[in-house]
Amino acid sequence: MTIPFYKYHGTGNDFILVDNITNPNVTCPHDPELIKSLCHRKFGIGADGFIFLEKSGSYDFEMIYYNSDASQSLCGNGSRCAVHLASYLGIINNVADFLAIDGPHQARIQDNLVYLQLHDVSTIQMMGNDYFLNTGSPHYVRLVQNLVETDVIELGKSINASQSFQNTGTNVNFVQLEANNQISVCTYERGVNDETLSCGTGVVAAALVASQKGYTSPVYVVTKGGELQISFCKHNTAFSNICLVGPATQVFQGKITI
Ligand SMILES: N[C@H](CCC[C@H](N)C(=O)O)C(=O)O
Repeated sequence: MTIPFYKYHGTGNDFILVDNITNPNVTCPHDPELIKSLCHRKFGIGADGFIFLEKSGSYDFEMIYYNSDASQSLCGNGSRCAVHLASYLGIINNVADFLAIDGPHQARIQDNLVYLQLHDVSTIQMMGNDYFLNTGSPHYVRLVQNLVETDVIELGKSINASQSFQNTGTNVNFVQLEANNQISVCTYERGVNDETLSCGTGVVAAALVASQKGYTSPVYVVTKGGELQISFCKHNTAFSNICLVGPATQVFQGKITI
């Protein structure tokens, strides 16, 4: 079977997307070995993750995300790419009501940017001098003085593998607070087991931690892969109306033969 795929990136966080909605004769299987081999940077197409657009009875579509190791989670940047592809395929116009692993999400496309609503965050947990919160996926956040001097991969790997996270793992974000309500973020991603050029749910976690240091909505985030904006309503250490805003780029199309 030949399956069309769409290669996307959302601020450098890159994904292979397949459409299991518009052509009933072509369905890509949710095969972990296929996902891992196609995400492989040398032997496959290469991507941080793999995304399926699936039919949903109650929503415009369901978006199912797999990290490159075939583990599942919510993916903020991937969700933005999925919304862009759904619009490209005519599944939606510019507004989406879709289902992801953590439940329903709303999104819209405006001026080439995708606005993604995330679920409320009820609390930010302190872990020593660091922070832990769940923005749809788990995020450990450390504020650093000098991001360029931070060994993101080695530190991220060790925190992800530490006793506190031995059963679940965690994404690890290193954050430098800048002037003018701006922060810089580097992320080691669980399930990719490497640094990614940006992490959507990670920059949201970083922005909410920055709000504990006086940063206000919207927080502007600089990542190695590009710029993102996070807006939110703050209620002490709880947050609502969280919105991740950024571009989603279709880089190329191709065909997978299985
Ligand atoms: N690696 C994450 C999922 C992808 C998160 C990231 N790519 C994003 O944009 O939110 C995890 O296993 O929790």
